Amino acid sequence: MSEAEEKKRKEAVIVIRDLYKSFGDNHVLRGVDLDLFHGENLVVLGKSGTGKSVLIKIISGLLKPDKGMVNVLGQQVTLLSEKEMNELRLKIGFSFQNSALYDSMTVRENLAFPLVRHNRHLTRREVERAIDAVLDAVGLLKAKRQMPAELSGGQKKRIGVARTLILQPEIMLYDEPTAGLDPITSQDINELINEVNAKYHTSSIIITHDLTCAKNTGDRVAMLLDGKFVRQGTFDEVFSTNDERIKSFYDYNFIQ
Ligand SMILES: Nc1ncnc2c1ncn2[C@@H]1O[C@H](COP(=O)(O)OP(=O)(O)OP(=O)(O)O)[C@@H](O)[C@H]1O
Repeated sequence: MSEAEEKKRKEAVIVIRDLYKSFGDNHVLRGVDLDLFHGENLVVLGKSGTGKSVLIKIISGLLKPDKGMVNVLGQQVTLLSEKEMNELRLKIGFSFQNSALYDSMTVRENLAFPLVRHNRHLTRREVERAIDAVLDAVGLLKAKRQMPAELSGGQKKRIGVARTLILQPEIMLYDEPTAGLDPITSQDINELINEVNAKYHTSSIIITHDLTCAKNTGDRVAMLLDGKFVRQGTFDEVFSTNDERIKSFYDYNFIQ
């Protein structure tokens, strides 16, 4: 890594400090601190209902926090107007559990749709080139003319990632990327997440319960528990502890 790249790696693209969010008596986030550094894959682990999706929604401006600072790409999201937030959101790629492709459109049309909507000046040739580049990046150039119904679950996820990449986001948010996939397809998706970061220099948050995914994709892992990040570090650092709450999370999962 060059000196310039190393310096960039130390810059935080997301900074969260002392973040609180409750729904009535349900105190979900209680003092969350988190940094996402440029170019890294950060895995957020936590049991169901601990607030992982709430955190992602706050980062993307879909929910307002009760208290705390959320800075994304140098901007305080709580202070942005709707228009400014929409502009910021274009720099964030969301890859949700359900890849939500349009069933009545071909893969090509699914990719062209967001691209043309946000870049009306592009020529047809530029659109085709952008589509081919992201399909190549996810290893599915051959699926360009296919309908979503003709694709496997893993292939649909790949096309979902391609559709996100086509807008060239700086940050990728993956919500349960391996949910519902068999172990071999999951491993393909883990590799894809790593390839995307290497090729597109994105910074990613990966939300998962899947410890194999965490181990294989996470440069750093952060464990959300009782409304806070109780441990952050490499996968091995996070799990070398006598804290029963973390050990039990590990013991319930199968590690390859
Ligand atoms: N809009 C909302 N209104 C009220 N309560 C909400 C809302 N959104 C989330 N919650 C509550 O916040 C808590 C955390 O939910 P969240 O979806 O973030 O969990 P999670 O960690 O993502 O879980 P999972 O792994 O099952 O997706 C839950 O108790 C949920 O019921």
